[in-house]
Amino acid sequence: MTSSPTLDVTGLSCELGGRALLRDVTLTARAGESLAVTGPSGSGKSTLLALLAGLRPAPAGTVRVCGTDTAALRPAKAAAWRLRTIGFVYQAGELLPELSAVENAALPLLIGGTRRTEAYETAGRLLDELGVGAVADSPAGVLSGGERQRVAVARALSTRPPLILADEPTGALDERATDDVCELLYALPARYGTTVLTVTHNPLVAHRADRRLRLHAGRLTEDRAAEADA
Ligand SMILES: Nc1ncnc2c1ncn2[C@@H]1O[C@H](COP(=O)(O)OP(=O)(O)OP(=O)(O)O)[C@@H](O)[C@H]1O
Repeated sequence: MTSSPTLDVTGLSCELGGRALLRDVTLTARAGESLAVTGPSGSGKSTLLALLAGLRPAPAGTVRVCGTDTAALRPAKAAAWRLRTIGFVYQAGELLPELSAVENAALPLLIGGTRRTEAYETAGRLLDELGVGAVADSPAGVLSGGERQRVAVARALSTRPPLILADEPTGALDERATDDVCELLYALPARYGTTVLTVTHNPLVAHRADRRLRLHAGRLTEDRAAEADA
């Protein structure tokens, strides 16, 4: 028996502010794949992520994550489902600055009802695995950009979701930290079996994903030229 794809999107269309942002988008991603979506500013990349996560209802088409149709989720259950199923990484970490790294990384577990000791143990272990164990007790506000993103990745991974969505995860980093975080993100599929979908403006970040997609004029197309190039 084959398991459901992590992401299965068919006929997804979305209009915002009188403009067709997505037109009949189809996308399938399997467990353990990394994908990068590039596209001009304002083309709808962040909107696509919100639709994939079920944070915005799909006006037309279907979004299934690990077999669950996001439109069929009852609002009361959606948040708990999202916590288990999708991890998010944003541009500048978006950590709570006054909490320590380990407290930030443990947040999704605590919100999901995991006991404190277990949540902190799991978060601490992940920080070690991701190379930021040494700053576990430091307030997030004093961390470097690269450290913050590693902690953000630990937080996204803490509930062991099958899917991680990253929106410009290296957008606030210098070249060296970009390289570091890029390596870490794209190692997640092999290390944890997670599917990683990254939205990025940086062609070097996109180039390192297993699959590259381009969003332009509402169409999401696989970039085969870059594939042949790789
Ligand atoms: N709630 C909304 N109502 C109307 N227009 C919106 C709304 N949300 C986003 N938009 C518009 O939709 C377009 C796509 O926005 P989105 O943030 O998805 O693009 P993006 O490709 O992620 O851009 P960037 O690369 O600059 O971050 C933009 O023109 C934005 O102004």
